Amino acid sequence: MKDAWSADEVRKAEEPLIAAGEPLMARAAYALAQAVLREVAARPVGGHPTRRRAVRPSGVRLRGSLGSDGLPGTARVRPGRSAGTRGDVRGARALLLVGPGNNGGDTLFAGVHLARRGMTVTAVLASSRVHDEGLAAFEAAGGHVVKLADARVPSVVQSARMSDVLLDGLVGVGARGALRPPAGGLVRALADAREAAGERWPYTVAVDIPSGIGVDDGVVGGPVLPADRTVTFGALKPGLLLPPAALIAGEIELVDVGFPTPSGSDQWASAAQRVALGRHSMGSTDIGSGRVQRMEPGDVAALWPTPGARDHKYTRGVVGVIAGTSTYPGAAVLATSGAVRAGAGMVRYLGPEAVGTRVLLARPEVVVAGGRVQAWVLGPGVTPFDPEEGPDADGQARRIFGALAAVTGVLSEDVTGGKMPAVIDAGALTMLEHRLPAWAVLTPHAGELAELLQGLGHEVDRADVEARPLHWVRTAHQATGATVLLKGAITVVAGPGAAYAQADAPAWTATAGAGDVLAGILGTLLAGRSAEVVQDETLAARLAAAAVLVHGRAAARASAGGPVAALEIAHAVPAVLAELLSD
Ligand SMILES: NC(=O)C1=CN([C@@H]2O[C@H](COP(=O)(O)OP(=O)(O)OC[C@H]3O[C@@H](n4cnc5c(N)ncnc54)[C@H](O)[C@@H]3O)[C@@H](O)[C@H]2O)[C@@H](O)CC1
Ligand SMILES: Nc1ncnc2c1ncn2[C@@H]1O[C@H](COP(=O)(O)OP(=O)(O)O)[C@@H](O)[C@H]1O
Ligand SMILES: [K+]
Repeated sequence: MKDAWSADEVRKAEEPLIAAGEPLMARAAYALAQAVLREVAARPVGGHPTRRRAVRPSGVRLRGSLGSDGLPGTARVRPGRSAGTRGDVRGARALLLVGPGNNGGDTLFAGVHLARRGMTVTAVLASSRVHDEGLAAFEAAGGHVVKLADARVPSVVQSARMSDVLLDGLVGVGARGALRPPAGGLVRALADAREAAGERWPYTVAVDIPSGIGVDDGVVGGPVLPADRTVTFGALKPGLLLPPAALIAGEIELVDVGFPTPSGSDQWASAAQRVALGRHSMGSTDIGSGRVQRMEPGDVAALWPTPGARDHKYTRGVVGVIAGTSTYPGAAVLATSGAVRAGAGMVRYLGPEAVGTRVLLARPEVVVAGGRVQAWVLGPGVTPFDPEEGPDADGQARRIFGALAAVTGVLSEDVTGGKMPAVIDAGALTMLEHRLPAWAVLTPHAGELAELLQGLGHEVDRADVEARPLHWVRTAHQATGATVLLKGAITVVAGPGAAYAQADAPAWTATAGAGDVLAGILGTLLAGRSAEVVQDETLAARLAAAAVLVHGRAAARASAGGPVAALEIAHAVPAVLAELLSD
């Protein structure tokens, strides 16, 4: 499990270390410099292979000296740097964007290492206040310093274009809100130039976080320079896992600066062990509400209901699927296929006879008849209040209402005789009348979540949900009581005391019907652990994150880099599970 800590938690963790005189900044700066040196040294002569600028048409190389505006790269000096042998970075150029706090301090001290290795390093100070010791060390190491107040933004942009590597050290976990001027203006200009330059842009490293993102929520509310790599210190930050910020943070490198609780594997190995032991104690008391986690492939085996010798089809879990109408029969095929391929003991289908026939043609294993189930999948391909739809939709809506009653326990006499977990998807999301338990998992995409929230009195549209997904997923969880899974390139899940951000699927997954398959997979997981899910309010969210991971990996496997059809995602699930469960 990857575990991201809020800015407050990071501060609490670092306080005693700083008081004890631990050299946190020195460690951070060293690791940051190593990341830069690795990248620069690995490049062929002339820097980035796709970039024009490292070798000028004249063959004259720019290095070291400053132009009239104080920035390097405007004067031509001696030709040829000797970079080209592995590890040799002499003459390569780094531009450092330096803010007022310790994030700027990390960046200046990293600059010291780079300068000592022979790189030409220039720091652009975006603020009149700057880390004093860092600046003194940087200057002593031969770094060039430019005050943004004295330079024009276009010349900084030009200098950036001419650099091999760009370090964004404007703000870190001390950031509040969108970047303010003058840093904001500089970053906006750099981001525009980067977009215009395409591949021909220096390798960009964000220091701790890309400056300007919401550290705790991943919101991008103003200018942010997209990074190729983020070197982050002590612990991951939620904004590095959450959309939209995570989509512009590049590769994430976590540096251990000596936090007392290991920031990665150790702590979460013990959490995984607790899961494996069946003591699902990762509730709100264990995980600060600000934390965000990401399930990893190694976490799945402990959660997946794997059959043993004493199991039979009923103990393994029966999934009941109420999906599809004669207008949308495919959703029924896809949801049942997802459930079958994920390893349900049995899948029942309830719906119009014609749709049931199609389901059977695709999946003869499905039982097209009512009966006892251990989890419901409700709503794919059902449009309950559409006047254009015929009696099919009315019939499906009636069935869904009955099943929802079983989920919420509102009726004492219901079709299944007890409370049970459910996946509530698509059309069923428009049928919610009561507060739900955490074992009901809502699976909207952004548009559906916006509609749901509007129904709850929030003024929000799809774009708002996409801009602040964690906020709105948490709001929906709190307002409905249900576990909420927001589908997207990075899928966000929020349940009691926990939030997950899963980035497992290739963009090809954005295809009609892929969500129906996910609903089926999750239905199988909930059915397989039905009794535990209604006992432990945190389990549904973990199972939801695991289903997203398996679905995403199945999509990647089926895609193999090319397009993927939704049904093929379902077909790829057994091989993905075989791999994950055998580890
Ligand atoms: N957590 C750790 O273990 C370590 C933290 N270190 C660094 O320390 C950083 C945190 O340092 P600080 O607390 O000094 O905070 P920052 O370096 O994030 O800077 C905060 C300052 O930036 C300015 N600022 C805040 N929001 C702004 C905005 N929206 N626009 C423009 N300026 C803004 C304010 O003047 C504020 O004082 C971390 O991100 C990390 O880089 C490292 O030095 C060592 C290890
Ligand atoms: N850009 C993307 N990259 C990766 N996965 C995506 C992307 N966009 C959407 N997805 C995934 O594709 C699926 C689409 O589901 P959904 O929108 O419900 O489609 P449908 O209702 O047609 O089944 C979800 O699992 C979602 O997380
Ligand atoms: K930064």
